[in-house]
Parts: sequence; C-alpha cells; structure tokens
Amino acid sequence: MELQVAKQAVRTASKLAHTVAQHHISSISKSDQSPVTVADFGAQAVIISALKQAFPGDPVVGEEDAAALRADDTLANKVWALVKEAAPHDKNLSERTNLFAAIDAGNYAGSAKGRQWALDPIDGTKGFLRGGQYAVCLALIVDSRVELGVIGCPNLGPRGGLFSAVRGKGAFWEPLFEESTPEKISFRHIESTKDATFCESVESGHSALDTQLKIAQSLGISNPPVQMDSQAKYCSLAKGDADIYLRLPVRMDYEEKIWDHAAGNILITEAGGVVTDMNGNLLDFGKGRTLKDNKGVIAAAKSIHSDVLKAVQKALL
Ligand SMILES: Nc1ncnc2c1ncn2[C@@H]1O[C@H](COP(=O)(O)O)[C@@H](O)[C@H]1OP(=O)(O)O
Ligand SMILES: [Mg+2]
Repeated sequence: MELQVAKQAVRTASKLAHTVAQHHISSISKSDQSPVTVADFGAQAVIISALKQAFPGDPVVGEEDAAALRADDTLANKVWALVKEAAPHDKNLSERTNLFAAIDAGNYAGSAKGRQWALDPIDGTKGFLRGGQYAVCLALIVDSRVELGVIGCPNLGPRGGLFSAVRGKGAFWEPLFEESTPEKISFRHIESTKDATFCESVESGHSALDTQLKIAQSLGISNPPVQMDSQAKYCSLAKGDADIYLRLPVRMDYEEKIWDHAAGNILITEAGGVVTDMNGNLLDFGKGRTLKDNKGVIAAAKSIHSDVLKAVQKALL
C-alpha cells in the first residue's frame, strides 16, 4: 500500500518537474532560477496531498514551506497552474488556498519514534537548471530507520528511472514515464577495490572533491569519477553503474538534511550495499530534520565498504 502510493506520487511529481525542465532547457533565459522554484513547490504539493489522503496521520518532513508563495502571487499562480495540470482530480487541491496548506504540511520537526515521511521535491536544483541529473525523493522512516524509498530520476538513462526499495524486499528500477514491470537491481560485482568507479557531486561546495580524488588514488583507482547532481548518485550505484559514493564535508558545521539521504539509503542497502558516515556509523534518521549525529557519507558495495572507510579515515587523519 505505502509503496504504491509513494510510487504514484513520485511519478506524478516527476512528470510535473520534467515538463518544467524541458520548457526551461528550450527557453532562451537559461539563467532564470524560477523554473526550479516553481517545480519544487509543485512537486511538494502533489506528493504531500497524496500522502495526506492515503495516510492522514503521518507527519512529513519536507524541504519547502509556502512562505515565498504566500508573498508572491505571480509565483503562486504559476505553481497552481502546474499542480492543476499534474493532478487535476486531486480533491485536496481543488482550491488555490489548499496549495499553501499542502506545502506547509511538510513542516514536521522530525522524531526518533513513530512514522514520518521525508521528502525532497526536487533534489539537485543545479542539475535541473543545467539539464543534468535531478531527483524527486520520498522515503518512509519508522523509529529512525528508513523502511521504504522511492526516487524519480527524469534524466537518468534513456527512459528516466523510477527506483524503489522496501526493507527486506530488494531494490527495483522501472521506466519513469510508462507503466512496466519493475526489474530487480543490485550493485555490480568487482574483483577488487582498484577496479571501482567513484560517483560524486558536481558541486565542489557540497563535497570535498580534491580529498576524494586523493582517496581514490590511495585505493589504486584509475577510473575517472562520474560526477552528477542529486540522489541519482545512489541510484547509479544501486543499478551497478558505479561502485562508491563519497560525500566528505567541505564545512564541518554543515548538517546533511534527512530528505537528501533517506530514500537513497534504503535503495543502497537493498541493492547489496552499505552506507555509513565517515566514522563508520550508520546514518541516524531520528535526530530531527538533519543528520546531526553524522558527518559525511560513504556508500559502497558490502565487499569493499570497509576498504573505502579505512582509506577515508587515513586521508582525514
Ligand atoms: N555545504 C554543503 N554540504 C553538503 N551538501 C550541501 C551543502 N550545501 C547544500 N547542500 C545540499 O546538497 C544537495 C545537493 O547535493 P548534490 O551535490 O549531491 O547534488 C542539496 O540538497 C543541497 O541542499 P540545499 O538544497 O538546501 O542547498
Ligand atoms: Mg536536496
């Protein structure tokens, strides 16, 4: 039940985002940031509305709130038009005033106990604007642990990808814009760590790319890293296109947000991988809206994760 609702909601939001992105890429004002803002609010509204109808009691930790929309009627009208097109029969979104309430329902502070959804309506805003990777990410967390994750990646592969995982049930891929039987996915087998390929952020402000290059060299890796925005990195590992995702902090005071990692976390573990922080601890999704007890992220296949962790710790000594 949860999986079907989450997949349908992510699919609807991904289509909405894709429509805006296509229009943005073909437009002449590519420096305009507003398309991603419009898509972000629209995606959050349709997903939270779907969740609130299926699971009325469940709180949602969503990235956005509606303050900027309430203050800007032109922006609100654009988002509203998009939402009406994407979800015309949603009775929770029958009037424009409901739009604000749906978005603001993502204001949960987070908790260590009980159920909560974590939502990043558009992860990878930079990728969205440059026509690269971005992702719509939704996860169900129960008692601080991720139980279910769904990620929509409109630009990953020729048909886009809808990635999903439920604890104990494996990780799956299906095309994003057509109905088709999900295919099971997993990490690829590599003989040795030196054969691995890194996947990492494009943005040097999000991840210590120089240090990561040194770590790759210390592991004997000569394959060039694959760089992309958003949680599409987790999806790439889970479907066997790359082997190691490192996200080492650039600033030690930055706290990663739970919506930036929850869905990817279960996708990795269900595809045969391990995710820890740079101290080797599992990510704790029960500390509020951020991963405040964790620094950095290391995701890799089970067989090589401990080698990578050792190399990270040696580099950071
Ligand atoms: N200093 C930072 N360190 C790590 N991640 C960051 C930092 N600043 C922003 N982010 C987040 O990185 C995510 C995108 O990462 P990636 O490089 O993997 O695409 C965004 O969700 C963004 O959050 P925000 O949207 O709040 O700016
Ligand atoms: Mg994000």
